[in-house]
Amino acid sequence: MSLTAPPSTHPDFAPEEQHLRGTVAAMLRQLEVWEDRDRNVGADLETSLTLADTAGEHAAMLSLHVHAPYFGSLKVRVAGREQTLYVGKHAFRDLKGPHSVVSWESDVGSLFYSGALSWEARGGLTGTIRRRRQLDVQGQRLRRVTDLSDDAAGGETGGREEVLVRRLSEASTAAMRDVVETLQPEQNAAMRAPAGRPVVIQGAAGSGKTTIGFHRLAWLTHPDRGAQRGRPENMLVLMPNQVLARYAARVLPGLNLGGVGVTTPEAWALSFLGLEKMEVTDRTLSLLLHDHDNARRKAAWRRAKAMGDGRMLRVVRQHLAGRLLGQVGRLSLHAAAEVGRELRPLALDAATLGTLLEDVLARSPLEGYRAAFRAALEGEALARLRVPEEEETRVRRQLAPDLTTLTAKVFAGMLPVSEGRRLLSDEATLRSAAQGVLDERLIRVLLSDPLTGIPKPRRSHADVTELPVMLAVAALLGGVGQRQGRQLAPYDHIVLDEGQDYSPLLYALLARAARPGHLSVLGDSSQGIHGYKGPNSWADVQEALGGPARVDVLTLSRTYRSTRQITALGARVASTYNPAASVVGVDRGGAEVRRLTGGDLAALTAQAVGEMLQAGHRNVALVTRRVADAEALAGELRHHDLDARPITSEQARYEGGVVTLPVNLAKGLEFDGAVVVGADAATYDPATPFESRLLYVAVSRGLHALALVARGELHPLLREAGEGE
Ligand SMILES: Nc1ncnc2c1ncn2[C@@H]1O[C@H](COP(=O)(O)OP(=O)(O)OP(=O)(O)O)[C@@H](O)[C@H]1O
Repeated sequence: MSLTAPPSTHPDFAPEEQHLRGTVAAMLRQLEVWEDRDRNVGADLETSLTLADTAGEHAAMLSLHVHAPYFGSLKVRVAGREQTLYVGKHAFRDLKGPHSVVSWESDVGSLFYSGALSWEARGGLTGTIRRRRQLDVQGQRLRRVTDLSDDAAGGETGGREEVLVRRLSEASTAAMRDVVETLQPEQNAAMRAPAGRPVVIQGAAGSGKTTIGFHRLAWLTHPDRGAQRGRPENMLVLMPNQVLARYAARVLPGLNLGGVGVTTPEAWALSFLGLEKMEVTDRTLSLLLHDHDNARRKAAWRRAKAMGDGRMLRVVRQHLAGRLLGQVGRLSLHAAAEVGRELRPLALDAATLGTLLEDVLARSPLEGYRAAFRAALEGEALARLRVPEEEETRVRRQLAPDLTTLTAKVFAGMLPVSEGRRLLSDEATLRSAAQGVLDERLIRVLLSDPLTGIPKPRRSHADVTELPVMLAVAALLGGVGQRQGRQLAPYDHIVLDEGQDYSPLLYALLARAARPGHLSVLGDSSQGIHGYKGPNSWADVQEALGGPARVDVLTLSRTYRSTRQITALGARVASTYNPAASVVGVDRGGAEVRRLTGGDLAALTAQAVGEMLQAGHRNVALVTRRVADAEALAGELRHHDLDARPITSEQARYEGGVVTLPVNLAKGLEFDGAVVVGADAATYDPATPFESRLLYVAVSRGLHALALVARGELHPLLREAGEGE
């Protein structure tokens, strides 16, 4: 079928319509049964209520999907029998007829997206896939039938691309969308990378990384995942800023992921440390954005990198060991307990306590030194008192106050913020902790202070670069994970978006915060605008997560967001600092990139926006280099009869429409049209790769339209091909 063919010309349109009607009717019948309270009668009142509750939940879930029970089908053949499976967002079992639906996250659902011709069906049989078919269903009506592959027609039909392009040509929304219906084969494979094994999914801007991260969580909640299955309320997604986190979190309900925590690593770290009131600064970024002295920029970059170096975990470990062994050397325990009616004395001297502590430090237990030391102490006490098993509980209770007091003394004054800062600022402390781990050059970098010129806030604050070290102190002392009341449990899964911006030290800590292997990383090294916090390469991340043999790095090779014209320009910018960056976009035509130069910036910008609105675009971003520019621009545009909302802090919400925002907050967001305001060499210094990365982020935000606006000449990378290059 071609794009222009009327939707209902497919020869199977009528039978498919009939099948759809049958499915809707079967679902409605099932809903009626569930909603009929009288039928949910158990042996007693409590059972009846539970049954009614469960039925209510099932009904609520199914009712969300009656308007579009499925979006595709698979014709399969197993053991000589042909069968058509319908694939939807929610599984439905038709007990009395042929209208069942399999869910997209199930193992068999995967066959809809892959290019596989056969699979291993139950009972060791081989199944073959005869046909894949997309069924566009909206409001319980069949709109279109498109065959994606069909044995009878010689295999692939090109239909998958056709459906995709149609979807990509739609207007943007002010929320991230799910792509369950048009997931592409390589995305499907990445999303289903083995559960319980860390994975890095990398790809250019618009390749669907963030989208795939959320779909992977949905996939992980499916019963087919067995022991690796996770619950949404025990999953965590970390994103680079709150604007993006709120934008992306809107995809959760559609994927049945209500309850997943979506936040930034800083907010998460502060909340974990119980320091929600603290202000977070990123003084390195302030310097990089505002200071033109390249030597200072380099020094700041290096120091930030050193603070997040993977080896810092060992440094923190050695530091804590030194402090704790020092404290325990001054302590001893004198207690007594009644064992078998006899009061037995217990004395543990400093040397014994030291040995117990050393053993704990050497094990580096996940629950943290404090809990492990307390347990070791108790074990030693029970052994020395020769407590018979049946008396253990009672004796434990008797000893508890003394053991708890002693443990508190060993760990007295060990707070994440003060210990982290002491380590990073006191030369003698750092040198002793870094022995055998860091070389002299790195120690000097850590002791330098290139940020003296950047002001600190008056109120209590922590910088993003010191948070990982503070978190390391907390994790080693008390464990790390999800707080559940007073308990700490590993997250079922953690997704790290924009993983190129998180330090190897943070990676090592997050790996401890989740079930083994339950970390998915999404990232694009071309967009590393926070490279001072990030790894040098994915190899660093693999190292931090247990070595290259244990962590897969998968690549998404296609991009989906933008038109051919926008994608090509982005690729040109990225290739200047990342020669390996090759971007293949879905070939979707659009308007030529608009270039407006020579005149008042606000006037040119207003003109660009006017043209975009005229063309029917609704969500338009005016991307500036700095926060102050975004603020000022919004004001100036009012004089041009244009109402643009400024998004200038993380607290702002993106609700759609025309907005001005600085490039660092635009990251990850997308709009129908983007206008790069100040698209010149004075704003984005071509000699600094960091600036080119920012420029790349700015030009890659638009789905359908892009305009470049500059007072004078355009940036050399943005001129028309052949012009001034
Ligand atoms: N298979 C697909 N079908 C339809 N749309 C898709 C598909 N994959 C990605 N998209 C769309 O492409 C756009 C980019 O996706 P997403 O934001 O997840 O990419 P990204 O790689 O995280 O981008 P960035 O690096 O810029 O944050 C979104 O509009 C998304 O809906």
